[in-house]
Amino acid sequence: MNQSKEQRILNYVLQNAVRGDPCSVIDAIDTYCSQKEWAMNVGNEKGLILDKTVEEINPSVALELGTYCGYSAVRIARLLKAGARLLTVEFNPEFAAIAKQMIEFAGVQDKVTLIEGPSEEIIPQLKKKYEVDTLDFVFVDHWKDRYTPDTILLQECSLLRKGSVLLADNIIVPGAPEFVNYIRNNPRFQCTNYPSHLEYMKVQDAMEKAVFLG
Ligand SMILES: C[C@H](C[C@H]1O[C@@H](n2cnc3c(N)ncnc32)[C@H](O)[C@@H]1O)NC(=O)c1cc(-c2ccc(F)cc2)cc(O)c1O
Ligand SMILES: [Mg+2]
Repeated sequence: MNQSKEQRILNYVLQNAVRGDPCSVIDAIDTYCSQKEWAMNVGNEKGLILDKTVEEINPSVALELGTYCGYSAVRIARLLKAGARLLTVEFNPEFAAIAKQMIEFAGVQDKVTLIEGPSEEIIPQLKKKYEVDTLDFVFVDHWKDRYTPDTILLQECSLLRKGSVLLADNIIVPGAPEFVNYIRNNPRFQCTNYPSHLEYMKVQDAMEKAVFLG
């Protein structure tokens, strides 16, 4: 049975990156996906916006919705301080299996908890089953029509506190217009838009940062 694109990306990393070196894993994925096969990793341009946001917040507990191959999980985890942790949620079992290997090869597995399942099921479990009090940072990068319901669910589950930061990918492409409308018109969030480009393409995209005001 021929390999999936995601398996080919992982193989390229295993053969071209350095075990335990997260930056080499990030670079290898970006090289493969810009030169060989496009894939929906956040990429290096938007990845730098993600890096700056994570460094600014220096989160103790971070959540990612939509792991895919683990590119942004490795990007986030490499910046976390000792004792800090990233919980990342992926519902596609094939992608979760690839991401697990990617995270382990990068050497950040001690900081990352990969949870296989749909976000709508996992979010309500975070407090009790995953011992989360509140989230300092959330990277929103899953199905674009789940951005709004899951942002509401995070609030309903009391997982956000004054100052919690959401960063959402793909505001323009594929686009999350309903989320933009919801979050920018919600007085409980302070929003900032970061224009950028779709990963590995010259197409306009953007990220939206939303700080929860409590
Ligand atoms: C949605 C995907 C990312 C991952 O999210 C997991 N997922 C989903 N819903 C849930 C859930 N409810 N719970 C847990 N995991 C969940 C999934 O299985 C994918 O692995 N991301 C995208 O579709 C995506 C697409 C594009 C894109 C842009 C231009 C094009 F021409 C084509 C595609 C760019 C991007 O930057 C993306 O991020
Ligand atoms: Mg994305």
